[in-house]
Amino acid sequence: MARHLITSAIPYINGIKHLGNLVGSQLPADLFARYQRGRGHEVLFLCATDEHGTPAELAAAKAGKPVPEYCAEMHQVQARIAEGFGLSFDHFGRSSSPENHRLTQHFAAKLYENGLIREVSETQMYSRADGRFLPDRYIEGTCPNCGFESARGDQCDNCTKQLDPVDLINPHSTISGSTDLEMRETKHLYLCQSQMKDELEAWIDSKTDWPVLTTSIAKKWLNDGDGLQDRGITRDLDWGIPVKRGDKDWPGMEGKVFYVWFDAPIEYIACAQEWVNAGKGGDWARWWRTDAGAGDVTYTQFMGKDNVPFHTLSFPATILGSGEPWKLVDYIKSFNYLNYDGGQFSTSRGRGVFMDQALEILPADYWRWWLLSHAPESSDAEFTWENFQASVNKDLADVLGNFVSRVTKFCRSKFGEVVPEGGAWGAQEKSVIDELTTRIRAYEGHMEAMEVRKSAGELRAIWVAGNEYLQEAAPWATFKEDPARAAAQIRFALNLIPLYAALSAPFIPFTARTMLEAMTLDADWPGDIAQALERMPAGHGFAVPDNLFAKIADDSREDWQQRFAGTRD
Ligand SMILES: Nc1ncnc2c1ncn2[C@@H]1O[C@H](COP(=O)(O)OP(=O)(O)OP(=O)(O)O)[C@@H](O)[C@H]1O
Ligand SMILES: [Zn+2]
Repeated sequence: MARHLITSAIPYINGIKHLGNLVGSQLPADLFARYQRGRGHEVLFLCATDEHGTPAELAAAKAGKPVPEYCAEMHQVQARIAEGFGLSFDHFGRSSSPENHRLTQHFAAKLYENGLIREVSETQMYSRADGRFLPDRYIEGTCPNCGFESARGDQCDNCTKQLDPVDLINPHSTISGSTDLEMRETKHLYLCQSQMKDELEAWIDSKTDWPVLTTSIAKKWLNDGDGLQDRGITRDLDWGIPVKRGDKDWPGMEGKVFYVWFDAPIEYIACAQEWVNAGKGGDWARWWRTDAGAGDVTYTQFMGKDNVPFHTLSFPATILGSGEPWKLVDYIKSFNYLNYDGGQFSTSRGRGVFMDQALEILPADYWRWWLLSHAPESSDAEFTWENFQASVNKDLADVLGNFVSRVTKFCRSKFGEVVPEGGAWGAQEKSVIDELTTRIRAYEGHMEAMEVRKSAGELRAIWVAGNEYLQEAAPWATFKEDPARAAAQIRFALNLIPLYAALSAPFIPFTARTMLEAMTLDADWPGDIAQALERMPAGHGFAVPDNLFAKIADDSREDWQQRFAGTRD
């Protein structure tokens, strides 16, 4: 039995996530976790909310709530929606947890001891009206690069250039609107990533099997311009993890917190501690410390492309720089972007379909199937309602749903709700077994390689094979001349249902469960396919399930198209 540690990029706290966020991180991570569990391996699958930083403070202010209260509420909301989508986290933690506070301060102490954190005096924008410094999104002004008028202190949303607040033309505070700003001297900590460039580059170069998207982004950050830069890891904010060296104060850093991108990935480790402290697991160290049993763990991370630099460079710099035996990631699966109907999904502008809305209109498996079978792997992908409707109706309703419905209903009408006796597998069945054997082994290969679209394509072909068999065998015709032969055909087709359920569970777990319950069986990953198709012998009882999928009608599609054309408030 192998051991898999799996983490999804942790969703930011400032609102409900959209379908792009889902398919770029949590959903493919869940697919992989469910697959590895299905194969009988030991899995620890972790996710959490990412709760620090200026957008959280601003969102809380907009909601008229204290930040801790806002974050606690949003965490609950996200946890509930994740459950609705069947995201099978072993624990859904919080980056604001006491565990993460301690661990982040611990890493800072180690990095400092190892000469990898330096203190820098710099000038920063200070707002006299607000009585505070204005980091990142607390300041807006005109972009010096493109002239966009609402560029933020850390980035221009129009031309995407990374900015420093001091670069902005006509800057103003987003808290009070005040333009009464001045440059003031302040001290910050920098993580000396540049010192670790060679070590990081050698490590990245050793990952020859990683997606090109992952390594190319890492290489760009390592080598573009002046090469890998040191990063400021502290901020003048109220909400966050106080800057300390372990449990000791850090002279000169009073009132400052760590930058969100320093503490967020450390939450992957802290989350395992939260999992233990919540009474769900016995030992976090055997997943995370190579000196405590994590040597045989395979660690895989899932994320969208904008998160790649932090996971390929900054977090590994933290881990390696600590000099302690923490587990490093083995594989980083990254995704391009999913776009929405001719534009981008956007949380701040409320554009697209959000996870709560999706569940209001259709069951989770419809979304899971479409999103995963259209995952933005080799390039950006686009959600359109036409494509969604076509693929749900064709793949789910016409192929899988129809197969299960035809087989079970025909059996009930001719033989009752019990697997019929008589006849034996012939050439037709053997050829289906051969085809399925080839396809299932290919499916396993794609799933192991985390090739999400290819896996979906193979799974669809496996479903199609059942439909084609039924079409050719035509038990409704056979039954008239040779009832024993028809019984064998139906027995064969019925046995495909639990096989399909086991294979499909990573993609559509709710439907897979319905299929297994109807067949009164547990999921069992098929080894030898001929044997797997003997699991329900003659006499085994089953129930005809309700239709697994309803087709999406044109007028529903049009309604939704209208409803989601604008922006959500
Ligand atoms: N359109 C998209 N398609 C695929 N993945 C995405 C998309 N937008 C964001 N992601 C990924 O979703 C995950 C969670 O994102 P996060 O909660 O941090 O929001 P975000 O990156 O600020 O995006 P947004 O501002 O659109 O909400 C990250 O791994 C991110 O890379
Ligand atoms: Zn710009």
